[in-house]
Amino acid sequence: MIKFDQVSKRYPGGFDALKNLSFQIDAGEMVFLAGHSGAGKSTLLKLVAGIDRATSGNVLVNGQNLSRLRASQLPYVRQHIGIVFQDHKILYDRSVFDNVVLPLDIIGFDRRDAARRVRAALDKVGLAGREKSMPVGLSGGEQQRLCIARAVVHRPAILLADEPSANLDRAYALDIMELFKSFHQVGVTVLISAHDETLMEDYGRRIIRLREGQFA
Ligand SMILES: Nc1ncnc2c1ncn2[C@@H]1O[C@H](COP(=O)(O)OP(=O)(O)OP(=O)(O)O)[C@@H](O)[C@H]1O
Repeated sequence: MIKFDQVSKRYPGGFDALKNLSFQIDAGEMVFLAGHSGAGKSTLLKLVAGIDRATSGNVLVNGQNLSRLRASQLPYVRQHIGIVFQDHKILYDRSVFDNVVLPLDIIGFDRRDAARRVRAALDKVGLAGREKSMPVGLSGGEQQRLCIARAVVHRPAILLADEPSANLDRAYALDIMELFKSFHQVGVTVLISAHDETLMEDYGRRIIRLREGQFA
């Protein structure tokens, strides 16, 4: 489902963020991505999401080789992926509903069905009844839940999360991890990055550890 074959990423300026990585994540797996700040976790997730491209090697997602796809084809791949961004990317001038409905608007989903989907997603993450709220009125943990609702509202096969538990206290971080586990339990492939490995240990899942762009 996700396969990296000798993938390297060099940023303009010459910095090698990922160095010749090969690994595979099967459909329905839940995998953690660990490593210190700057290890390359966000870069790896961006390559899976087709937000950025590998400099060399092949990135395969759902059987599609993203390294060979034209830029115009990437949106179709992204329809099957949900992303919780490290910097949230919440639109603070729009309501909770309007934030969560965005991925459905982008794929042209029928508006009435979309409203049902948004309510279901908010219910799932524990934000039922908050659709008319503005994001500034939500706590940090609730804002993270909003991001998770937005990432799953289009029912993606793959869910990526970049440090979703950063800045949350431990109890709340574990709640968020449980939420990801619940998506994994219904068949979603889940890849979560975090620098705090103690959050991952209880789950008995595979941990991909990165250090300076290589497996640690
Ligand atoms: N657009 C860019 N241009 C140049 N260098 C970059 C760019 N994005 C990331 N880097 C560098 O690549 C390295 C890996 O960054 P990346 O964000 O993937 O790490 P990370 O493990 O996710 O760390 P963090 O948890 O701090 O985000 C870092 O040294 C970073 O400075």
